[in-house]
Amino acid sequence: MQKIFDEVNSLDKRCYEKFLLSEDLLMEHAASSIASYIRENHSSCKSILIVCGSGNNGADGITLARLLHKKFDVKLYLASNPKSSMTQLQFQRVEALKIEIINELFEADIIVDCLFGTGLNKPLDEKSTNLINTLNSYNSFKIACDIPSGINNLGQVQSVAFEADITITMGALKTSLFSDVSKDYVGKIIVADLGVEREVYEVESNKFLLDESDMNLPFRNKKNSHKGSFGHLNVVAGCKKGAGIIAANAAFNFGSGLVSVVCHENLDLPYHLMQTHFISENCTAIAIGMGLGKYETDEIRKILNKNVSKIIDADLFYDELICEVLNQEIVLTPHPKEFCSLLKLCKIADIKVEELQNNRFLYVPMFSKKYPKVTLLLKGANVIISKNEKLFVNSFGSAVLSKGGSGDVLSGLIGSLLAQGYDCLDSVITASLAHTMAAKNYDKNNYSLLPTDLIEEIRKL
Ligand SMILES: NC(=O)C1=CN([C@@H]2O[C@H](COP(=O)(O)OP(=O)(O)OC[C@H]3O[C@@H](n4cnc5c(N)ncnc54)[C@H](OP(=O)(O)O)[C@@H]3O)[C@@H](O)[C@H]2O)[C@@H](O)CC1
Ligand SMILES: [K+]
Repeated sequence: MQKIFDEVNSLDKRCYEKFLLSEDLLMEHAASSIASYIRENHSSCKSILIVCGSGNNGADGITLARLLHKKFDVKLYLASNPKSSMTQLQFQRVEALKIEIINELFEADIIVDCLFGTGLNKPLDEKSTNLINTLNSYNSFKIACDIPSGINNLGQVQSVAFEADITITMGALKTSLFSDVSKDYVGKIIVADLGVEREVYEVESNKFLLDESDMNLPFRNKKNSHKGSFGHLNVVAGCKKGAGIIAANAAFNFGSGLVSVVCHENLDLPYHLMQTHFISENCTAIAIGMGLGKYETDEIRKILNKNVSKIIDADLFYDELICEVLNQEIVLTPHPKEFCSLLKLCKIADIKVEELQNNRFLYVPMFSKKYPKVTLLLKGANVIISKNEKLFVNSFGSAVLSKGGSGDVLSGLIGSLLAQGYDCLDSVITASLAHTMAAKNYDKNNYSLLPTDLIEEIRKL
């Protein structure tokens, strides 16, 4: 996993003070990284348009123009006059080289967006909005320097933002790149070193971006085993029984030794799933909430108080009953609307979905601070997983998963790992990664995924 930071200004300052690196040197490395990327990946391209603002993001762009001058046909567009001292210094250097400054935008082979970086501190004015809209309308290959212009430090986009194919971000990953809204703008993200290795530049952090290698699948290493060695998950089915059955199916395919669907009515289940009317004596984990609908409160309360691992989803986020179990080591997997209800029920905030989506990295830690034993997975374009003081982002998700039933598969995967003895956080991290990797590997068109397809891909991981 890789560290993520809410801000990097203090890390830049640490470089000046601790390693005696100058701002000029850091900037040279920032621009050099973009230049190397272009030389290595787009050597046959001819024209490069670099669009610069008045601050140091613009200065990165002006520096880049100097580095690529002559090897490519580089044109600089200055959206406003150089303001910061570094912009002015870099500008004097390109003036000395007689690099062409243009007043009209054009559809170059590559566009590099150096309009605003971490210094965006107010809404875009009409001129900047129009400029970004024009750049977005071009078919050029688009590179964002540090962060696509228009995304602020909280990961919010007020009107428009540059739609990058790749974002080359300076020094370290920033939280703002992983808001849900940012997902449509950042493209692929790579980190550029600023004169020291990344591990030297970075300090401690409690936020992490998950990598594929963080997925710890439940492969069976012991030869001397039996079905009881891999746990027994009970999935409580409610009114919409399909949800529970999907979850149970996913769980069985993900390695749980036994999976039973708990339902008072007799169900017609696939042969590998068992049915029980009440929670099984030997159950090692419970999945509850999906498709639950109307239910007998006392019976659910009894289930929630069973001393086994639990994953809770969906309808229970609308019931005060949930507040009774938040001091337990449990897993909760709400989508944004359900999380808003949960925040209200536990008196943290009374907010609309839009407010949550604009501030996911604010409300998730608030919840975890109040309920440090709960492992929370907030669904979204970038899934956030949080436990106590630590927060993890899974950015592998895609629109393929935006379907009914995907969440039920996820609940089943988490329940399966809980039943097999994983702790809450490990279950959620591995299940979430497996869920998104399976969707990534699905090779039919991106609107057609069925829960059964997803489960089939899980089998191949
Ligand atoms: N520090 C370092 O060592 C390194 C820094 N690096 C680079 O520096 C970048 C940060 O630079 P930065 O702090 O100068 O901010 P930046 O993003 O260029 O914007 C500030 C300018 O924009 C203006 N402005 C803001 N909002 C606006 C709006 N809505 N509409 C219009 N104008 C607006 C604002 O105006 P003002 O607020 O002053 O009126 C100011 O002039 C960082 O992202 C990275 O790329 C790297 O080279 C690595 C080494
Ligand atoms: K930018």
